Amino acid sequence: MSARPTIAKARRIVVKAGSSSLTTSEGTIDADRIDALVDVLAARRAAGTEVVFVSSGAIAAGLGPLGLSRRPRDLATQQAAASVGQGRLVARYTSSFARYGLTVGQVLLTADDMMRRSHHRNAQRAIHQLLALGIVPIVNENDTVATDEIRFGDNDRLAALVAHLTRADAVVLLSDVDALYTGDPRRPGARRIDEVHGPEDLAGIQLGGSGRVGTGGMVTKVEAARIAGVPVVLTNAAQAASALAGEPVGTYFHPQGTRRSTRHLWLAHATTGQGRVVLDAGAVEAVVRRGKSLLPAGVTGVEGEFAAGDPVDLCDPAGAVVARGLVNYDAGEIPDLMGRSTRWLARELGPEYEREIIHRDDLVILEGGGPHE
Ligand SMILES: Nc1ncnc2c1ncn2[C@@H]1O[C@H](COP(=O)(O)OP(=O)(O)O)[C@@H](O)[C@H]1O
Ligand SMILES: N[C@@H](CCC(=O)OP(=O)(O)O)C(=O)O
Repeated sequence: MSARPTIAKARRIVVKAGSSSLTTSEGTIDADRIDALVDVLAARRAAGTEVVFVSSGAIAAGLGPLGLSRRPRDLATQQAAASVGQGRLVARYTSSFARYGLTVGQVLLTADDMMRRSHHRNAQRAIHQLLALGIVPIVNENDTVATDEIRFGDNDRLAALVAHLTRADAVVLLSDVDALYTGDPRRPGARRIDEVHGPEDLAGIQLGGSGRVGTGGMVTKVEAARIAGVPVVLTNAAQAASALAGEPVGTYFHPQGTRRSTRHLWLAHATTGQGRVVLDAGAVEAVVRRGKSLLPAGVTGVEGEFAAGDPVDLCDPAGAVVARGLVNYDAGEIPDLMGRSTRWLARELGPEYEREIIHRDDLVILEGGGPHE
């Protein structure tokens, strides 16, 4: 009997590997470590589990070919490195999985694919079809076209969102560190943590930054575990086989809270509002307490430049952010609609103006500045 049956028995599992586990310090692919990891994933696949593999490393694997010795700071060079590195990574996965007669499919996601309803359904359908065809999806952010304003930035949270998207039973995060420690393990005195049940177990723990090529460090891994909605194991790639077998390696995060929709998670945890819409007290009550859509009649102000479809923050009359949502109008359109009833707008401006400012399905309530579970 495995110590962690939820991992050992998972029928669908998301495994994420960080850049440091897949690439060399010269900024090239580490073929041996990739093959060793693929050995483990292929064995699990052969045992009947559907494996969705979230692979970082595009930028790190593109450094060597571009003659760079470290991760570039500017976005354009990061995009170029990702473009070069991603192709090499997937070429390697293709041949490595082929040793087991397995086919891989590349899935490059943008933040929009998680957030916008139609994109989200599209991504979900694509991954489900790959799994139905027996293909191993290899997921990464589409770094070549991602911009700083709207990107995941780290694959830890992306893995958690992919677990929601695919309704996976568990997540395994493989890093260059074998577990969560009470402090940065590069410093003396840090102790390993076996299990995390909830925020109380994280009190006093120092979550440091990333290593040489990774992004996010422990902060994004802990955040991923918080939002995954299913058990998460964090360990290093060398212990991948043990972790997937449910052996007590690394750190086991018990699922926290209820499963929320991926889109709502993404809106709450990973986006920043591109502008602000100010609500009157009645609209705050309707949106926050009664779960209603935001109508033009309850809007008293608008700040910032945004386009229809962007995430915006909703503020109460005192200026506190109470919710975030995907807006249905450009910033410039809203002043003419504010305070008007939808019936008046439809009659005066046409039926397309009957739509709400933000539909309740595209809203997430934030209380105290953070997401309300
Ligand atoms: N409390 C902590 N416990 C474990 N590792 C930590 C902690 N704080 C900081 N770290 C660092 O986080 C690093 C892993 O994050 P990162 O470099 O982003 O990895 P990856 O590329 O696998 O995503 C480790 O190398 C470790 O030094
Ligand atoms: N999408 C990026 C990786 C971002 C990321 O989270 O990296 P890591 O911290 O190494 O898992 C890339 O492929 O380079």
